[in-house]
Formats: sequence, C-alpha cells, structure tokens
Amino acid sequence: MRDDGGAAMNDGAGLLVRASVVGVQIGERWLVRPASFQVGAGGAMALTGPNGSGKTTLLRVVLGRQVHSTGTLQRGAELDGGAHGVAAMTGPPPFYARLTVEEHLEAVEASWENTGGLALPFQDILDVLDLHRLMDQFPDELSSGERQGIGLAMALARPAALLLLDEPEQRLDTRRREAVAELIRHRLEQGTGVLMATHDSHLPALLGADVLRLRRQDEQDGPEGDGS
Ligand SMILES: Nc1ncnc2c1ncn2[C@@H]1O[C@H](COP(=O)(O)OP(=O)(O)OP(=O)(O)O)[C@@H](O)[C@H]1O
Repeated sequence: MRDDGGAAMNDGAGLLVRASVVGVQIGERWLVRPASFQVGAGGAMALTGPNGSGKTTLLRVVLGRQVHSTGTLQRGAELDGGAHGVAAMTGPPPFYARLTVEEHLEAVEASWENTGGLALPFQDILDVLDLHRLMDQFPDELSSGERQGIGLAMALARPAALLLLDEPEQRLDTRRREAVAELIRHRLEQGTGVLMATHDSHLPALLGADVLRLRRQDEQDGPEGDGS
C-alpha cells in the first residue's frame, strides 16, 4: 500500500484502502469527523449516518478528489492501476444527449474490449435490474430512477479493484434494491472490494458488509462514534 505521502507500505496485503482517523475540517466545522475503516479485496464496507454526516465527502477523499485534514489514508497499489483501479458511481453518469441508452452501453463495452472485457456482462445486469426496455430511449426520456439504474449498470460492469458506490439504493424500488445487492455480491465474489455510502440498513446486511456510522458535527459521541 501507499500512504498519503506516496511512501510504499510493507504491510496490508489484500488491503485496498485503510483510513486511520481521517477527517475533513473547514475552520471549526467538521465535514467528516475523524473515522477509521478499511476495505480489503472481496470485502464490503458501508458508510452510514444521517444527512450531512460526511459519507459522500469521505468517498471523495478515497477517490482523491477531496483533501483530508486529519489522519492517514493508505491506498493499495491496485487502485492506481489506471482504468482497472477504481470504478465509482458518485452521481448520475455523464450522458450524451444524442445517444440512446444502448449506444452508451455499447461505447462502454467497446472501451474495455482490448483490456479483458467487462467484469459483468451488460446483458446480465440489465436482466437483473429489468432495464432492457430502456435501450432505445435517449437520456432526457429517462426518469431519475432509470438514470440511476443505468449509472449503476455502468459502474457494476466496469472492471476495477475497488467499486465505490454513493447510495446505490437511491431512487430504486425494493425489488431493484435486492437486485442491486445480488449484482454487488457477484463483484465481491470476483474479489472486488466495495466501499459504499448508504441510507439503507438492509443493503449492508445483504452483503455481509462492515458498517461504519458517521456522525454529524452536532451529534453526541456514542459507543460507535470513534469510527473504528
Ligand atoms: N463543497 C462543500 N463545501 C462546504 N461544505 C460542504 C461541501 N460539500 C459538502 N459540504 C458539507 O459537508 C458535510 C458533509 O456532506 P456530505 O455530502 O459528505 O454528507 P452525506 O453524509 O453524504 O449526506 P447525505 O446523506 O445527505 O448525502 C455537510 O455538512 C455539507 O453541508
């Protein structure tokens, strides 16, 4: 693994991410109170907590898009392996207005043709999420839940050592939430590590994920509040 300063670490075989008291602070305000967790290959970690407790911000720290103020973040060398490092879904995917859903998926699939192909075939993902009916539609003809579903499909198909998902259950009905859990389980079985933010207590249970509950700055400390 490598720490924030880029120094190689000798320990942590199989570990993809190790965060030790990582917090984000602006002035007196904690966006993320110091938290510790780790994600290994084939392991799942769920960040939970109320609105504004810092789940998305912590995912952004892991992605390298947000600087942290305290602690140490170590990332496995696998995560820096170019396109095969991290597959992230942190919001609706960028869509091209003039391409259909099918053309988007074809473009994603083609981009992986020469590097081992997709981790999960789109056909399987579309079957499970019941998205086939959308193939001929354009982005502005999709509901927010359908856009979320297509974004998830793209992230779940993408080969990567770490899958990072921000509220994958968002805007999905109960049946599709269970379907998403099934797809994530496939990725875990392939050895992919999964780090997610979620408001759904069932999803971590379905995945056997470790759970870290983040606290907002205005919440009292409690037994699980040290983030370990
Ligand atoms: N760009 C920003 N600048 C300043 N503060 C921010 C910024 N983005 C988020 N915050 C603040 O950081 C805190 C954590 O926000 P974050 O989006 O990480 O929470 P969250 O747990 O993901 O919330 P939710 O469950 O509502 O998605 C909030 O208090 C939010 O107002």
